[in-house]
Amino acid sequence: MFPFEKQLTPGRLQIGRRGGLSSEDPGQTCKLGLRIPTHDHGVFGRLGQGRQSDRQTDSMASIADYYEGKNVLITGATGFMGKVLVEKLLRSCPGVRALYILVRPKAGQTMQERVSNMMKCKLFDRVREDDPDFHKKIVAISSELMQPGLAISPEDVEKLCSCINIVFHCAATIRFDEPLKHAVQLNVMATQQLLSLAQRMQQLEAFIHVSTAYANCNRHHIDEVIYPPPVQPKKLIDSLEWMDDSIVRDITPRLIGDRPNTYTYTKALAECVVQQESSRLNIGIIRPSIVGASWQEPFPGWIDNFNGPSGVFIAAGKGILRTMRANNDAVADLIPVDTVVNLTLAVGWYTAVHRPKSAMVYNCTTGGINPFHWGEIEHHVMSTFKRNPLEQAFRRPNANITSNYLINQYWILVSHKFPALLYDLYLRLSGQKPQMMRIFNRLHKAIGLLEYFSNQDWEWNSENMSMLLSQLTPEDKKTFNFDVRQLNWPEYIENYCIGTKKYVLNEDMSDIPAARQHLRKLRNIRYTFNTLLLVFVWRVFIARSQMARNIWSFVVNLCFKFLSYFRASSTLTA
Ligand SMILES: CCCCCCCCCCCCCCCCCC(=O)SCCNC(=O)CCNC(=O)[C@H](O)C(C)(C)COP(=O)(O)OP(=O)(O)OC[C@H]1O[C@@H](n2cnc3c(N)ncnc32)[C@H](O)[C@@H]1OP(=O)(O)O
Ligand SMILES: NC(=O)C1=CN([C@@H]2O[C@H](COP(=O)(O)OP(=O)(O)OC[C@H]3O[C@@H](n4cnc5c(N)ncnc54)[C@H](OP(=O)(O)O)[C@@H]3O)[C@@H](O)[C@H]2O)C=CC1
Repeated sequence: MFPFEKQLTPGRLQIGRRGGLSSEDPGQTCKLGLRIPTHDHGVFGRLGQGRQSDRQTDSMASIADYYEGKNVLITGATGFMGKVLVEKLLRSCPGVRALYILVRPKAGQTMQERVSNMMKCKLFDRVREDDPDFHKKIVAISSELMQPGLAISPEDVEKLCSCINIVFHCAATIRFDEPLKHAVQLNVMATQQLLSLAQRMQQLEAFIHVSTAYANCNRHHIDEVIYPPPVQPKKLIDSLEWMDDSIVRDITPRLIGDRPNTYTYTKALAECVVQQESSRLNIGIIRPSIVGASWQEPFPGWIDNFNGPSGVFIAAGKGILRTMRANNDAVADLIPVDTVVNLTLAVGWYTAVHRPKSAMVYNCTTGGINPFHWGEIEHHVMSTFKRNPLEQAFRRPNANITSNYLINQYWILVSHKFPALLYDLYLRLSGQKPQMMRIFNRLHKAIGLLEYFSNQDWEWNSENMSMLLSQLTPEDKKTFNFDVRQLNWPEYIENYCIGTKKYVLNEDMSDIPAARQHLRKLRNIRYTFNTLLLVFVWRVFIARSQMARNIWSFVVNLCFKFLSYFRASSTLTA
């Protein structure tokens, strides 16, 4: 059952078109408690929109000048991208008036605790240096995006409606295995609710939605347009409302069709929902590809999660992952998080200042401009982890990618399952709980979900990104750099891997000599193991089979003759 069903009572707070809080529903309210915005807009629905307002904005102003004095609303600010966005805004747009961030309590922490913990994070070190009081600009608003009205209090709604100038919508569930209902609630319906709220913001100049380059991954060539949705979002929402969870689970594969997961499917629907509002709001849509560690800012290699390639790199660095299905020659469309954030801020500025007639889409990708391939990534990841090993590696880092299913299965058996079995046996014998097989099962599940993206490539048109770059002043090109032609991949991948070590695993760089020593120990264990295996094979075959004995004596004879010949010829030369 959807949470909305339980909580919405007649006359409950609705975000209406006319501004202010009302218990009547001026739009079309679906039974889930969501108002599906209609296209007929009343006077108040139009008032206060950046597109219609007479506010004059200096189109030549720099990006930082534009954000001066602005109130910015950010969803998903506690997430990977959101945090970098908050940091960059505070650091490079010091004139920004306030950042309103929608945060929910989570994992036993209150909203305030979460925000203060977030601000203590190393990511904010540079901002802290520049302005120790930076936290005063952050206004946390309690919000659970899956609740009716986003669970924002009426006072907060009023505050937001009266002061927000620009919205960045980053929140989403990015899990590939998210049940469809949940993914729809968060990625589609919450977006719809936020758009309804945005329509009531009297000072709003731009609404920036963060989508994904893979929203249309069922196509090979992807332009900067919003494609027709796989289904009308309203129809799907209406159907999911009465369907039992088990029915939804059963029909999910049919619904998502040629998309690999509910994530890409619901992100495509979200784009459609956003587009429906484009006649009323100034909208920009950013579509990043695979967002990776930071390239330059606030420092190279910052990353704080296991998503996408990061988990794969760590697993390979720890010597756990030895094989994965990926195409060596396919383009690895990674994009650094700071690049995405710089583009996002530039899009916010451009959308507000230039007010394009329709929603503009920005494919934020690297493949078409500065391509790099999975085979090259594998090489640089391995080389970095050999030089800068992770602590307590399971085996020496040596991962190989292959697009061949059978070869991959063979290596899974030999290099994953067999060592896991042996290690678990060792743990059992030493009175500990076996765990390696469980780790491998989780790893196989995770990489199974990623393989769709690592075995093929896509062509994204990124003209809007190039156009936007050409609109920036030389100063902004430096401060809000998203020119991926300058990206030096080997250097970036090295910093990325070191970033996973320092910021995800919290390992100290000064412990690298000990980690190297551990790898040497693993190498010696391997040599010993291989020797023992050889002796075992010798015992089994040589002792029991005449043919094996004959082959063995033939080989020994050959070696002996070769040695004698070598000794004789070296005596003659002397
Ligand atoms: C040498 C290598 C060469 C490599 C070349 C090939 C590389 C290919 C890479 C391809 C990447 C393609 C990505 C495509 C992205 C599309 C872009 C986007 O739009 S969307 C953006 C992309 N979206 C995504 O990437 C989402 C993908 N992820 C998922 O969907 C899910 O996490 C899951 C299904 C994989 C696992 O679900 P589940 O089993 O329920 O596990 P939980 O999640 O609940 O985590 C439990 C705990 O485990 C922790 N942990 C997690 N992973 C790892 C790890 N690898 N290790 C260790 N630990 C890990 C985790 O932190 C957590 O800790 P804690 O908080 O409890 O302390
Ligand atoms: N990472 C990537 O590779 C890519 C990401 N994107 C897009 O970028 C955006 C940000 O992604 P990323 O930062 O990586 O994702 P994260 O998972 O790191 O962050 C998600 C954010 O959404 C918030 N959120 C999730 N559910 C709720 C909820 N019910 N109520 C309130 N807030 C909620 C999370 O808050 P909380 O901390 O409370 O959970 C968190 O702040 C997403 O829209 C994603 O689709 C696009 C392409 C690639």
